[in-house]
Amino acid sequence: MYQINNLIFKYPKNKRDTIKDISFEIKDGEIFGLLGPSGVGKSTTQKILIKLLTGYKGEVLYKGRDLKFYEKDFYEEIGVGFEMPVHFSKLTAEENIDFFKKLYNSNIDTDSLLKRLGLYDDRKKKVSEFSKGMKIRLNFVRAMINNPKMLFLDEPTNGLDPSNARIVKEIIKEYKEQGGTVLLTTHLMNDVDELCDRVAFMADGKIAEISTPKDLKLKYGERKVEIEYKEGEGINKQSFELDSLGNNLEFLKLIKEKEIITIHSKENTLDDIFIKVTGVKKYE
Ligand SMILES: Nc1ncnc2c1ncn2[C@@H]1O[C@H](COP(=O)(O)OP(=O)(O)OP(=O)(O)O)[C@@H](O)[C@H]1O
Repeated sequence: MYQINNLIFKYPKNKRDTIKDISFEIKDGEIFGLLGPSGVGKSTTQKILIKLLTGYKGEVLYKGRDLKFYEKDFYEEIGVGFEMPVHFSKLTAEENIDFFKKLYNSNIDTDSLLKRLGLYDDRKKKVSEFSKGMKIRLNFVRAMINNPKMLFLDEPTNGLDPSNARIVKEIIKEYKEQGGTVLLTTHLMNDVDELCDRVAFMADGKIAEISTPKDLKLKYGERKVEIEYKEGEGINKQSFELDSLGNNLEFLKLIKEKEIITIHSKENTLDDIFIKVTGVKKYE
C-alpha cells in the first residue's frame, strides 16, 4: 500500500531533522503499528503519509505511485482518526456526520456503525453535550465515513471504557478482514498485541525495529521456563533455559519428584520490548 524510502523531514523552524532517514513498507491488508516514545515522530510520519506535511526528502509511494502526484481524490481513499476529536460542537452528531459525508463521493451506512458504537440514540444530541468517550467513538465513525481503503488511526481506543474499546477493536479487525489496510499508532501495547500484524518501533527519528509482535517477543524473550514447586512447607522457584529442556536432567528430576504449582515460559511483553528497543521507559 505504502512504500517509504529514505524519508527525512525537518520542521522549518527546527534545527534538527525530526524524521531521520526511515524506510518501511505498509503491506496491503495489514494492520501496521507505528510505535515509540512521545515526540519521536510518529504523528509527523502519519501527517506526511496523508499529505498534510510536504517538503520532505526521500520518497513516499502510495499504491506504487509517488504521493506527490496524487490530487484531492486521494482523500476519497483514506480515513483519518486523529487522537484529538475534531467536531462541530454546536451541531448534533448526526449533523456532523451529514456534513462530513458530503465531502466524499462514497459513504458507508453510518447508522449501523453508530448503533454498534452505542451512539445511535444520542445522534440528535449536540456534540458539546457528548462525553469524552462519545466524542472518541464519533471520531472513529468519522474516520470510516468514506469507506476508506487505508485507515490511519491514532490511539483509537484511548479514553474508551473496556467494552467500547472491544467494539472498536472488533470493527478494526473486520475492516482488515474485508481488505482494509491500517496504520495504527498507540501507546497501548495490548492493542498492538491484539491487532497488529507488524510493528515498527521508532527511536530518535529512526526505525529501531520492525517485525511481527510474535517475532519480537521471540527475539527479545528470555526463552526460559519458570517453575514453582512445593518444598517442605514453602514454595520454591527455579528457571531453566528453554533450549534443550528435554535433556536437562535437573529439570526432568524436578518435574518428576516435586509437586509443581505453576510452570510457564517467560516471554517478554511488548512493554518490555518497547523499553529495550527504544531505550526509553514508556511515555514518561
Ligand atoms: N509543527 C511543528 N513545528 C515544529 N516542531 C514540531 C511540530 N510538530 C511536532 N514537532 C516536533 O517534532 C517532534 C515529533 O513530534 P510528533 O508529534 O511527530 O511525535 P509523536 O511521536 O507523534 O509523539 P506523541 O506520541 O506524543 O504523539 C517533537 O519533537 C515535536 O516537538
